[in-house]
Amino acid sequence: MSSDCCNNSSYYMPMSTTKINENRQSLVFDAALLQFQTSIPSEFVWPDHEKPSPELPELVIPPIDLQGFLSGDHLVIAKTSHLVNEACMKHGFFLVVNHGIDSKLISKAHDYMDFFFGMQLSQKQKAQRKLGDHCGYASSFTGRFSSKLPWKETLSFRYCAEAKSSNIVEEYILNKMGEDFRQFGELYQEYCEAMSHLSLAIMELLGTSLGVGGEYFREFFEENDSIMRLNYYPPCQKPDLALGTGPHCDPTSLTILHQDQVGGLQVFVDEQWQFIRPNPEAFVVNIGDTFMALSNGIYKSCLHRAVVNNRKVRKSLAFFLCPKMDKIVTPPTTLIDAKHPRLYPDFTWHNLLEFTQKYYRADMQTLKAFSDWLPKQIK
Ligand SMILES: C=C1C[C@]23C[C@H]1CC[C@H]2[C@]1(C)CCC[C@@](C)(C(=O)O)[C@H]1[C@@H]3C(=O)O
Ligand SMILES: O=C(O)CCC(=O)C(=O)O
Ligand SMILES: [Fe+2]
Repeated sequence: MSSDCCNNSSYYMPMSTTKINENRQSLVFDAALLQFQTSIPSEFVWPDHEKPSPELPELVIPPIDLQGFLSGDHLVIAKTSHLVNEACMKHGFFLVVNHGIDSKLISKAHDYMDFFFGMQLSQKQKAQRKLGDHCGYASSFTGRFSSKLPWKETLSFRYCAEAKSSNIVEEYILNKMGEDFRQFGELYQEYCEAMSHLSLAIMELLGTSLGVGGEYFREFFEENDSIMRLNYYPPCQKPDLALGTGPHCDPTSLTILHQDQVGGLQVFVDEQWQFIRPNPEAFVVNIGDTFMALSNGIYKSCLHRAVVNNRKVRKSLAFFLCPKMDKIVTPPTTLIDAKHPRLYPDFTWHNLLEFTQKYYRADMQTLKAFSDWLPKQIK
């Protein structure tokens, strides 16, 4: 079990005046105050073996032309499937270009992040995330983890592709932030709908690349119950001691990430951290733990992290595709044979999500720890 399981300290004091004493009052990550301090609290300093490395090579990942793949040209389909197969069997990361998503929608999604995270902390805390819940506003997960705190603020909310949940994002934002945020909610509702459609097209590509057919995973995720996360990384006065998001594999199925031009996403491939160059025309797509289990380990969910800098805010929009909560995650039979025996137990995404929210801080071992933990839960 991670030593950083949810703790129960619940004392609020602004970062600048917090005194850590025997009852360990919890810190508050107030970026507006933090930027005037020369040092950073010890809770944000990562161990030497996890600190950012200065010089890094670039991970060159294939740009997949999505409209080209969907055009139906057999040669393009074969070439694209081969590129995706190679990348996903090795590290699970690829770029998607010619994706058809309106650039104005993407740009507004970034702009609205500046507005939200630029507000007073007390305003943002109207959407405060509760312990054990995966939705809401979090400032560095203070109160959730006791060390190796990420240098970031996040706002996460649910997106459901079902017809009866057609306004779930708008309603959540209105409920938490009030009528002034109607346009904000509408924008992210539209963004999530675009991400859901893009995810299903990518699932068609993954199904074709795995040889199970374009429809198999598209149908599996048709009624997805996904997570939209806004990552906001304030400048850090000690960027060589901190991390914006610690090393982890995404427990989800597929991540569609749009990063701004600042740079900071790194992937651990061939025994070294490598950076992914920002490209405003592209989405960075990566396989998560749940899809690694669905592919019976053939496609890899890979270790990655985000570093910070001392000059500029960095932002990323992460759409985490997830199946319906109660859908059984089990690989298609065509991906199981004598050479590829079952690697992971059947589970539901609800089981794995609850594990990461209540018992285990997602890292590079989440799926293994979960596979060991699950059988002990079944009464
Ligand atoms: C299901 C989720 C848990 C996290 C958000 C989504 C997918 C990625 C997970 C996360 C980003 C992995 C690193 C650790 C984490 C705590 C974080 O830094 O935000 C994870 C998210 C979470 O548990 O809130
Ligand atoms: O901000 C980034 O570039 C990566 C964030 C990430 O990996 C995540 O939110 O899961
Ligand atoms: Fe991630």
